[in-house]
Amino acid sequence: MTDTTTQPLALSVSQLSWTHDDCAILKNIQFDLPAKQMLGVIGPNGAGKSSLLRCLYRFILPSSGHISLFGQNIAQYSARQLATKIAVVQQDTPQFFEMNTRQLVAMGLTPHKGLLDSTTSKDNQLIDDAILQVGLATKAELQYSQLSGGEKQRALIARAIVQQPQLLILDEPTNHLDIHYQIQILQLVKSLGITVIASIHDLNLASAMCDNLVLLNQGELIANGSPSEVLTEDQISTVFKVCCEIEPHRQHGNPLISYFYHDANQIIVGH
Ligand SMILES: Nc1ncnc2c1ncn2[C@@H]1O[C@H](COP(=O)(O)OP(=O)(O)OP(=O)(O)O)[C@@H](O)[C@H]1O
Repeated sequence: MTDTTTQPLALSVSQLSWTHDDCAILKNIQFDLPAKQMLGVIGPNGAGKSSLLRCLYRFILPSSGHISLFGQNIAQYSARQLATKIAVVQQDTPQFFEMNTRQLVAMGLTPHKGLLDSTTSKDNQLIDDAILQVGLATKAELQYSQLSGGEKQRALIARAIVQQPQLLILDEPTNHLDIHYQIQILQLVKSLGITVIASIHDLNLASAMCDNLVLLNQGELIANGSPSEVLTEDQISTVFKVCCEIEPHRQHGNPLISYFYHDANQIIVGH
């Protein structure tokens, strides 16, 4: 685990709540995140993972509470300042027509450039390196719209790398990716040496890759801590309604979860 004692806080979230149309979607969320850590946000469908991330990158204005980013109230950043601090890869890959992969990745430079600034050879190197890192070198000139779902996801991650943020927020970054790229992309973002927050459905992947986890259920923070502290049999059973057995992973020592499956003959529809 990363030594958290010497790192300043990247993020401090206190008493964060978001109510929409009289529905309490986030309820009194509170946690701190030391800089340069990788935090996994886990929880069942509808738990509030995306809503929490949206508050953190200021897409949603919370109903109450406070978010401090690198020691400053997030509300006090200008849009441009925020774009130099935070890069976001959203859950749904957006459409970018009339743009090839390289042009899309180059968009990551935008917050760092004035209107009349041209692209330097250093910028080009940064773009080429990011494209290489996500395994899209052979697709760089292809139209973005022609990439597969997983390739689009990787192109958006390359764009975020080019943005050179101090905090990278990824909403389900692995949902379009095969197992090779699930591992490779999370290892890549971890290797950037910046603070990363990612919502992840695969609990074994979250266990293997994250320094700390935040477990949400029905808008509430259920647990926050190391994978071993958060991924317990009891907690997984209560929150995800599945039975499992946990043992230390042979390689990394964090929890390895084996799920128990229902016997199809015992499942009665409607129960
Ligand atoms: N803009 C919105 N308007 C109304 N309800 C919303 C809005 N955004 C989220 N919600 C509701 O808030 C709850 C949490 O949604 P959210 O997308 O944050 O969950 P999630 O944990 O990311 O889910 P999933 O794993 O399915 O992606 C859901 O019940 C959802 O319907």
